[in-house]
Amino acid sequence: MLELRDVSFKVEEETKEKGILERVSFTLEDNKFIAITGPNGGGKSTLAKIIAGIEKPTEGRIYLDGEDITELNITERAKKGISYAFQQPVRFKGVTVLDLIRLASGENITVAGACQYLSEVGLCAKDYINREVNASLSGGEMKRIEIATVMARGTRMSVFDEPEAGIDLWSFQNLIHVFENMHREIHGSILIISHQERILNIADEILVIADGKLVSRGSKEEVLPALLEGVDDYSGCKIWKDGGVK
Ligand SMILES: Nc1ncnc2c1ncn2[C@@H]1O[C@H](COP(=O)(O)OP(=O)(O)OP(=O)(O)O)[C@@H](O)[C@H]1O
Repeated sequence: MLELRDVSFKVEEETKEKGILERVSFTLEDNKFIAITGPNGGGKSTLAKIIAGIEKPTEGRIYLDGEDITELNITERAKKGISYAFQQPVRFKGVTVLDLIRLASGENITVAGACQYLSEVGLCAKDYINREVNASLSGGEMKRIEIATVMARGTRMSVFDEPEAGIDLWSFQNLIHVFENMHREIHGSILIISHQERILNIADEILVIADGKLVSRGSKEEVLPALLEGVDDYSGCKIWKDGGVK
């Protein structure tokens, strides 16, 4: 179980302090598919980075199964089973896609095994397996390779930050199937930041972050209607304005 207790994140901006997250508290049970959504700039990516250990909260604590992991960095958290898929994946010169998947899985998996992960993210494995992970790969290709490596890691909590970003519509359809499969064969928790209704639809639970706060939380039946109603609202989203559904 992951618990965030009164997590805040503030940055210094010129002369004043800017609050990006304010006293966010929640617990996430194991083996659940959780979606985090909310308007642009609300603080979702920051929250994901705080969970993965890329950013440290300025206040508050994070516990994994009761153990305080607030001070652990991304590598230490990865060892505890929290893995993170970057919104803008990193490219490595001289490293092939196969190397990357093998590194992620932590074992010398066969080429066929690695190809399976690529197929699952909609890439024709034979075209990619020996390619170098460099600037010749498109953003969408990189994104899918990144998702394949997170799947290969198979950890207890996988954090995906807007996996749909930069992916064309056709590939997005495949990606939805990837996440549907992950949900069906769940072997750990999935925490996914998304604006896509189809992703929110397959989540066990949706958390809405707006203006640095957790404004709503519940099943899709509880959260989605208010969210969708809010989208039509002229001034943005009612749900954020009203402080969320209770
Ligand atoms: N290190 C930082 N310094 C200054 N401002 C920051 C920093 N990190 C994030 N922000 C700001 O905090 C706000 C929240 O950013 P964040 O990326 O977490 O939002 P988001 O909900 O993920 O947005 P989006 O849906 O657009 O990806 C934004 O206004 C962003 O510009």
